[in-house]
Amino acid sequence: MSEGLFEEQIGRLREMKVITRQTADGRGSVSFRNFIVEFPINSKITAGKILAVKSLQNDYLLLEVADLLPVHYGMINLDGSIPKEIRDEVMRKVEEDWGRNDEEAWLDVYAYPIGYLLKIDGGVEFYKGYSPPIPGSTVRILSRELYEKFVCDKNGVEIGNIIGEDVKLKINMEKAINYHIGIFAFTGSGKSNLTASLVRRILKENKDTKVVIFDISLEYSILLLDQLISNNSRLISTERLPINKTDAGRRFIRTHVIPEEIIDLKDEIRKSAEELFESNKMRQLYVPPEGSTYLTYGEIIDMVRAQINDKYTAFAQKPLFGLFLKKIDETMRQNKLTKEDIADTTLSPVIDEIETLARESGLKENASIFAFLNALRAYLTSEIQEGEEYDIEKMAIEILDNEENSPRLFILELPNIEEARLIVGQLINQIMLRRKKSYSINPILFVLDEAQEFIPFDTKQKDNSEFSSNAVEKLLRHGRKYHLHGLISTQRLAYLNTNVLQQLHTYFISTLPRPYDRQLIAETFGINDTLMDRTLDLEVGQWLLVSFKAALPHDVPVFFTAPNNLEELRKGIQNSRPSSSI
Ligand SMILES: Nc1ncnc2c1ncn2[C@@H]1O[C@H](COP(=O)(O)OP(=O)(O)OP(=O)(O)O)[C@@H](O)[C@H]1O
Repeated sequence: MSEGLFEEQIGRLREMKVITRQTADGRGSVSFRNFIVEFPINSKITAGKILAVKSLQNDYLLLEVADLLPVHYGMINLDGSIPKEIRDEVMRKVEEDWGRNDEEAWLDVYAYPIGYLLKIDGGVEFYKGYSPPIPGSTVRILSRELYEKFVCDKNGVEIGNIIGEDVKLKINMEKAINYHIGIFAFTGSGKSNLTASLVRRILKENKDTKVVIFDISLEYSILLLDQLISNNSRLISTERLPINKTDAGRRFIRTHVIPEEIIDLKDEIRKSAEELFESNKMRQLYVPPEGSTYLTYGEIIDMVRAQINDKYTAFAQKPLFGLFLKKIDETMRQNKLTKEDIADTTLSPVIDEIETLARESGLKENASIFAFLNALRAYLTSEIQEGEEYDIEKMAIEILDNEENSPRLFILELPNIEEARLIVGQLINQIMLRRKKSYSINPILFVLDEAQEFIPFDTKQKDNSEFSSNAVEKLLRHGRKYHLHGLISTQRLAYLNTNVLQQLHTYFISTLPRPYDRQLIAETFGINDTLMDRTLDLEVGQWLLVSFKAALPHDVPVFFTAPNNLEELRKGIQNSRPSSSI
């Protein structure tokens, strides 16, 4: 019955332990089950392998290998209490023995249950649950086919090779995007490479999805240059536009770092930048001077409150201002508006109502409340002067445009971080507001590299981080309803507003040197600490993918190697210029 489902090699379950530790924030404790399985010394086992062991319930309990240690019988109990001469002699013999006498040596494989059972009854069925395994039982390794069936999404998008298995990793990209994505790794581990290769797959496979990248390190226009060319796209900056295509090409080369691996493509890159300019894809973003941006509901509420608290406001008017606040609150609730949303004529009926009440209550024509209400009405109904400039509003309209040929890839180059925060906040607020009003199901993915700059643990008003943090938090909490999603990447989780972590269902993790960061992820997803520690062994471009009801059919952590984006870029540029001599 179980033929072909498992590898030939078998192990035996020797020990079961429960390990408890304090949570990363020190406020509670978490426990992890750890099993030790003995396998023959020459077994092909790596971290990430999936094992199956008979459980009390008779189905197989699935375990994931977190670590392995070779053990020699001769060295058991060989500790410091044994005289040194004897210790040396034993170890010398053991050294000689390795590789010659496999009977005396074995692998202690540390594995932990991942919350699934396997039923083999005619067919195979994986189901969620836990039933204790029987100590001493045979432990089997899932065959390649069964592993693939358990881990991969059959019809999914290929995003790399699973480490230790001859299997391509396929994920459900649509669901991964839907539940937001996080990329967490120490600097230089390959975050931008992974982000770029995910984005190029989204552009290829998820045709109705648009991608907006906020790029403070000016790297994505190179990493995705072929995509900017082959898709309708925008390369947006706050700098003035180049005067002609030659200037565009030169300036692009001067202001961007070309990775060493593709330096031979410098000339092609310059030509591609010229092409971007010629096809009108380069845009200068007009950012209005600070303070001249639109009023939000929060700001209007503050103004009304100031009227109530102002000692010069006549007493007779104060209850009406109080009522005004109440009515604003009601309107906001009915229309699902937040304080960060930009105020518009939705408020007009409330202003009219308060004005009528003020008249009926016999206030004089020159009472300050009338002036206040009139000014507010004039502001909300005034037509904003349509300028020629490409501003946040125009960009938001383009991003929300559902026309088939409308731009799909937007790269915003924003090296000035304070300005970047302002733009991120304003754009997200604009898009959320507009989406709420015009229902559309086309997904938009916002990519925030160096996310700790936009949603820091400590926010401040004066550097705009409070503003951007509120907007991004709102996007991650409520965006899904409006098909607005986030991909955030950072090198330190500790610097991030941890409220948002709960909102992300798909994590890509590479080396995180700080134990706090690893522990936080282990707790959030119930992953064993030992498995998380294996991320320290990962090389550049290798990742641990952890997903909760999103990217994968089952919630199982997977180690994989991401494709080299620069190779894909090279091919893309070559394909876009078949006639050139690259
Ligand atoms: N999967 C991969 N295959 C081959 N090379 C890779 C892979 N991932 C990353 N690299 C290479 O490793 C280097 C660092 O990658 P990358 O710039 O993406 O790291 P990063 O984590 O974004 O770094 P930083 O935090 O400094 O921005 C680059 O030269 C990149 O080309």
